[in-house]
Amino acid sequence: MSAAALTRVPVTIITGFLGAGKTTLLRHILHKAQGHRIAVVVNEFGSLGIDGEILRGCGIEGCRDDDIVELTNGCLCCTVADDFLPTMEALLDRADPPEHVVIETSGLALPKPLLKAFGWPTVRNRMTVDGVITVVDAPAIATGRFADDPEAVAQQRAADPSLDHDNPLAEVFEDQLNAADLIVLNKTDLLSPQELERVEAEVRRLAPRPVRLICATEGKVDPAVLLGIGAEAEADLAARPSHHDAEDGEHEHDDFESFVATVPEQTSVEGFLTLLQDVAAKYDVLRMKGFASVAGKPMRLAVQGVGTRFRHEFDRPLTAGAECTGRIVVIGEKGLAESAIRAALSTAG
Ligand SMILES: Nc1nc2c(ncn2[C@@H]2O[C@H](COP(=O)(O)OP(=O)(O)OP(=O)(O)O)[C@@H](O)[C@H]2O)c(=O)[nH]1
Repeated sequence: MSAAALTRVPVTIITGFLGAGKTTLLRHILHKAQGHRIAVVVNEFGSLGIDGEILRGCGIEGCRDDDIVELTNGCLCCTVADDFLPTMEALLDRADPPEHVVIETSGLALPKPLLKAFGWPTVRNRMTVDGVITVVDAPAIATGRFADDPEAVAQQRAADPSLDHDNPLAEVFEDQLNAADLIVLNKTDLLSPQELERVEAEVRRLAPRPVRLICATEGKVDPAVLLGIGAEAEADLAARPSHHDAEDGEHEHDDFESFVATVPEQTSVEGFLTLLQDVAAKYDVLRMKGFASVAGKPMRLAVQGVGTRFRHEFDRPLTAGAECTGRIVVIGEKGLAESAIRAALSTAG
């Protein structure tokens, strides 16, 4: 690590595709790193501000609400000058600035434009990127979620030679992997040892350079391994190729879309989960997360879906009458059947 890096506030960037387990990892860091002043910056795609709410509700001693900053004005990699840099400067200018900043990117963000932002004059002498941690959804790799279909790519390239990928998921995933200083292969509980071995080999093969890889469940990795990598990633951009290098980081987000659907009070938890799973399968939804109320239950039901895999918990008391209507963020590839999904979710499961 250079001498200059030692005097700058270290920043850790947590990236990884939708639902890989970034917020889960971050919660683990905050739980284990009590006593350290860590500021958290969260950016979500199609936000209801759920990640920020989950982190604020972590109940960790010493973790103050104003240490968690949400950037909801679109993709963090595209709003660098307007939103991101002023946020960083404000953190640094606090009377008690953080010892470490952790940024959770949206699952669709490209890390490289964000890394480049740390070269801007207002922050480059005050912050350094300690490391980029890429959280990888191991079962998603096992099922070939990010794999290109070589035949389809060849056909499309024949029609349009300038084409990069037929699979926008592959492109985002590869950019995120390319930026990594550390890869956390998460959700290993969902794979057999043989499957995990295959996935690990596949991820190592895809990574552009040999970086450390750690297997994890529920993001449980010692924060001492995650924080303090000392990579100075902003000074090492050439080692982190991006599909958008030729366009100087310019990229479109219209490969993906999202909306917030309202859901009525549900009759049962099981019925609602079945409804959500059916919708995810039928319309190829990538990610759903949100809240609903269930008849006769005094608590709010929080649901999280990655593909067709859902988790739920009753997370907080409902405020009388106010929250009967639930809200679910729905994220998918361009062409998502919004009206059909809204209609399906407007029925009570
Ligand atoms: N089975 C299993 N589920 C996990 C694991 N880690 C996280 N999850 C679940 O996966 C879902 C998504 O986790 P998050 O931490 O919200 O993922 P994320 O990457 O922050 O999601 P986005 O911000 O929407 O991209 C949640 O339901 C988690 O509880 C794991 O190791 N195993």
